[in-house]
Amino acid sequence: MLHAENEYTYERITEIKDFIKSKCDIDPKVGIICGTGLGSIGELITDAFILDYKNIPYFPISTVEGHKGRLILGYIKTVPVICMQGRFHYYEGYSLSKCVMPVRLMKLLGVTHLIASNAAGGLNQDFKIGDIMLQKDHVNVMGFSGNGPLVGLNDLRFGPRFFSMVNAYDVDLLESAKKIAEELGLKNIKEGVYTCVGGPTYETVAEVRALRSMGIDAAGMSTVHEVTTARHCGMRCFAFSLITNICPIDYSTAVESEIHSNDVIEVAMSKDKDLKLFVERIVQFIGKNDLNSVK
Ligand SMILES: O=P(O)(O)O[C@H]1O[C@H](CO)[C@@H](O)[C@H]1O
Ligand code: HPA
Repeated sequence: MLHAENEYTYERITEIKDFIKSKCDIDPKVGIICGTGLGSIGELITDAFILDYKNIPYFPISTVEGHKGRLILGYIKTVPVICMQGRFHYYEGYSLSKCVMPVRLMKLLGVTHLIASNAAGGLNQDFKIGDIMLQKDHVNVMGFSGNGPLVGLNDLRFGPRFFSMVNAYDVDLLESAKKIAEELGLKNIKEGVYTCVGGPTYETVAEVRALRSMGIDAAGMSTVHEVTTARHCGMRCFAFSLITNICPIDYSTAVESEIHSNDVIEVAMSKDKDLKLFVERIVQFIGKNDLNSVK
């Protein structure tokens, strides 16, 4: 068999959901995934009920720096939320179906909207470090080789076998986020296309050129499979990338601009005030305008 069977069946994820429900009676509507160094978004949550991943049955653990490995349920401005303070990446040795299990868990807990954040490298050379790129779309480069989170038998209780990825990044949410950013006076807002590379290596110059020629603006190692899974089960999605570095497109300057993961975390953490405010307002917006729009 080409692909290992997905160990996270509907029944198994239901077990995890029941475990969480037995500990906490919050019914989250908005799911948030914190990117590398962006865990402080979790500090927005009031009446927080916190579970370490290691204490949740069948949960993987976070193995990378900048990801605390905690699930937080609570409220952001009265909107019930669930937040992953730390996500799972393919390069950690987890299959894509394992990486996205928490998205399906969110669905079973009642989540209708997903906000995914990530740290990413700017392929678009007009971007600057510290820019916030609102994701308008993605290119699933890992999917080109048939490696996706939904490969294998399809369980209709999650969603259909085939489905459209048009509007994967909900246009209404994107437009509202742009307005919110403007109201907040955030000046470094960009819009663009994201891709997930397998990692853990950052890109070669040739890869940067290839990805750029495909119309991709930022590269990371996450989010694409999470949003794909969220769309499969009918969630509305919004995602943004904090541009932590500019990917070298020129051999003559590539070595001096070499990237280190500490820089990624440092840049991400330095933007936490703006990003917390931004996420808070988006959640508030969803709570006021959008919560009933998804069954
Ligand atoms: O996508 P997030 O989790 O933000 O993390 C990004 O930052 C790490 C690389 O420094 C990679 O894991 C990349 O995906
Ligand atoms: N490439 C891939 N993933 C990343 C990068 C990058 O340049 N920066 C932060 N995460």
